[in-house]
Amino acid sequence: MNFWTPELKQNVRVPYNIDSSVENSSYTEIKEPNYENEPLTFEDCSIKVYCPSDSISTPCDKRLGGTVLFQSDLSPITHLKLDGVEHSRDKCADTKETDLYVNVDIPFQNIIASPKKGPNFGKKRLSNSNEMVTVVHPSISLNPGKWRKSLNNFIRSKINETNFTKKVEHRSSICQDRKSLVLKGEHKFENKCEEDVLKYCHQCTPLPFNATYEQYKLLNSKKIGEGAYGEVFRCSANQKILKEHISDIVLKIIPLEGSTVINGEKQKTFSQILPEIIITNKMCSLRTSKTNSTNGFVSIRKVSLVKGRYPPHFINLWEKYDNEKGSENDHPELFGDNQLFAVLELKFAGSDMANFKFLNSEQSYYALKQIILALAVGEEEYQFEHRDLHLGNILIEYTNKKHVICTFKNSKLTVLSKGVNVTIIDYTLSRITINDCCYFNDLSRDEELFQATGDYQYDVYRMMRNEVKNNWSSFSPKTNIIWLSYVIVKVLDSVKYKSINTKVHRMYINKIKELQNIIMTFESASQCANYLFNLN
Ligand SMILES: Nc1ncnc2c1ncn2[C@@H]1O[C@H](COP(=O)(O)OP(=O)(O)OP(=O)(O)O)[C@@H](O)[C@H]1O
Repeated sequence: MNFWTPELKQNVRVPYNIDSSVENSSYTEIKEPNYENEPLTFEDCSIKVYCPSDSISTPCDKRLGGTVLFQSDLSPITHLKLDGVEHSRDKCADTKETDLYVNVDIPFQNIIASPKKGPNFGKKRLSNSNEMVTVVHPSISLNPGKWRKSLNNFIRSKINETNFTKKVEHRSSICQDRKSLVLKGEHKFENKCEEDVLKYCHQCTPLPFNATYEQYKLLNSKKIGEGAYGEVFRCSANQKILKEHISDIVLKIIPLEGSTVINGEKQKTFSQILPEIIITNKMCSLRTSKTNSTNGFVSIRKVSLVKGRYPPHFINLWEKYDNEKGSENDHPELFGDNQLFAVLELKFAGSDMANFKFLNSEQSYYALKQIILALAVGEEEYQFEHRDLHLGNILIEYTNKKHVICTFKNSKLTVLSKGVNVTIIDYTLSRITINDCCYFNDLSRDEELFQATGDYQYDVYRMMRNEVKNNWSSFSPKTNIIWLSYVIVKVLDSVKYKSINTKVHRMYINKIKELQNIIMTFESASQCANYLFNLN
């Protein structure tokens, strides 16, 4: 086992600022602006900007009590105050000019922002040679959870505020370089993806959207969630119509291949959705696997490829959700007759961990154990790494079963449920190996994800990048451990509890802290499971 060395410890420290990312901030004067008349070039301007220091800055709880859990990359800090995202402007106060700006490195191409307009908005400038010049790389402070949505909202709100001299259509996607890839040996299989998607759907051509999901086939329908890529509806399938007995299903509807930018993102392509479909199927198949089995990954009933306008009954549900909760997504009526959608039919698996109220820490401790085991089983069977295990991607529901059972390396393991069942969802960033084929999402050019701050979650992406050395195809199960260290911090800090003034709660908080003290010594969830279940 790989324990922390004193040298490693020297590189890290735990900040005591619980709610801000400011503690480690420092300023360096590198430039000063001259905003008269012309757009600036890198050479002729100078601005006082914030520079990140060499330590972790994202909020982390005092309860870590000096125990160093992780080695982290920089967590750069910005003083920008942005709508829908949290951060501090304090550090601007000592700049001489009131309209100084910090450049935010977002992938807008060829945009020149007016430096007099849109306070707090970062910019990129063109030099005379028409090349993009990035002056600084500060961070974007995002809310925890669905980072892609936060990032899109940040960019969209700033686009609205700022008067660009070039048009906004250059913002085709904030994630234009992100790729989902399949590697077999050295070869990439990016063609044939439409065919493969159809194969997984057991279809020859796309089906008509409205007819496939007619209103009368779906009972008690409701929109329950949204992601940057899609809308999520819950319904009970009308069992007179559908033979199978999955009554409580979730439809994740993802627009595909169209040219319309939706929710600030380019639509996914067949090659991008294919790994998600394959990984979802494979992880679901672990429910019936022999050597390694678990129910900890979401159950998929089927996938369909459909075509056409958004059905009116889904539009109604979308609007109802928007009126009640406020949607951050674009209205689905913007889709035309030729729009394609992938519809993932999943089993409903409860509410996400950020919104679930645990009875006490005994319950959350056993939920944590279920997560560890599921990841361990996934690693053993498919070299699985989730890579985006924030609380929004861990679902919890009540169960009457006393135990959660799985098979790990041929041994039957049992965890107490304590009344809850855990399900892991959303494999957009995940990685697996199947028959020497590696399915993964190449984040190597995804700069903006690694610049975000505002929560330990955003340090985790940088820590993962260090771990995989920016080679996202590699199997690096330590990423699961890094995410587990995040889940532990959240279980101690931010999940909700019904009762905290009990002996049992205090006892299990201590148990979780003990696990926290050693979690980063494991190289994989599998190794952690060996330890927790006294195997070998
Ligand atoms: N099987 C399920 N059971 C219950 N709720 C679900 C299920 N699948 C998704 N949801 C809900 O819908 C939300 C969005 O789902 P999901 O994270 O899969 O979408 P996404 O578009 O991939 O999001 P992202 O913006 O992270 O890419 C989840 O946070 C959850 O609340």
